[in-house]
Amino acid sequence: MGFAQLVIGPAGSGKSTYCSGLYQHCETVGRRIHMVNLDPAAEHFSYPVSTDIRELISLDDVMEELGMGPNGGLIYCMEHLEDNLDDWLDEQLENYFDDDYLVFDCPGQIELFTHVPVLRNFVEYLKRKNFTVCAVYLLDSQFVSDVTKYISGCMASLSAMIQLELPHINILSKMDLVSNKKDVEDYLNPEAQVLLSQLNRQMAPRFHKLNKALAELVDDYNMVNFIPLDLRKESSIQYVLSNIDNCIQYGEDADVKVRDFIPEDDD
Ligand SMILES: Nc1nc2c(ncn2[C@@H]2O[C@H](COP(=O)(O)OP(=O)(O)OP(=O)(O)O)[C@@H](O)[C@H]2O)c(=O)[nH]1
Ligand SMILES: [Mg+2]
Repeated sequence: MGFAQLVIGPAGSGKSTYCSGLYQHCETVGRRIHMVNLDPAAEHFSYPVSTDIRELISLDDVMEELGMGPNGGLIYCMEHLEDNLDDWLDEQLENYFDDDYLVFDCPGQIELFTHVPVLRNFVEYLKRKNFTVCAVYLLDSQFVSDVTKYISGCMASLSAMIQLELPHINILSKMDLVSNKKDVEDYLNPEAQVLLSQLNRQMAPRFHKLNKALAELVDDYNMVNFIPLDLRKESSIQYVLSNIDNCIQYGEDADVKVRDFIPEDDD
């Protein structure tokens, strides 16, 4: 039916802010894009929400009425969404045209794709509806200032990648807060050997074997590279978007369709 970005990443990594920057950018360049809120705990938005999970269920209600805490409550909400995909979400999707481009702003709890199959089943649903989906994983650039944090960020991203089995783009968010770009650039596309020697320098010798395995893992999955995003710069948003579009063949597909519509002369 259309195209979708699933915007995921740890709590506070900048997902909703990215969604808002992306929306503004698309508005500026005259591109149609629809924002879907999947966070039942969200309170305010700086982009127009065209479909909102909170119309189905909100975290406040769940906590109040079922006496659940915030994390259990969130899982409950997402499982409720899962149970209502074929009616509530089906109905919502009727508001869109074929080939529309939807951006799903997801909650940040990492459990959603490491412990429960909710997001994975959500992705399966989108695929059944013929959406071409890309996972957009945001990691806060503040967390890659040293190698151990970088590795842990990579592991979390890898875990999402393996769970969701989707084309996957990693983004380093909040680049405007990075004063020394060099610190971060080292981690955009690092060499396994460099990672290993840095890890070994920081950690006790008994970790060396583990470090080697981790560095190789990151290297083997060489999709674990990051695109920096500075929302102040239109060019940066454009670059990130074109990478994502490429990943889901957004432009290419449109070209094919345009060509398909050219009326053929009888010959
Ligand atoms: N300076 C700067 N701050 C940012 C940027 N993106 C997000 N922030 C700040 O980081 C905080 C979290 O941003 P959100 O966009 O709400 O993050 P989120 O990933 O949607 O958070 P959850 O939905 O709670 O998981 C807010 O205080 C934002 O203002 C950025 O590009 N630059
Ligand atoms: Mg958010």
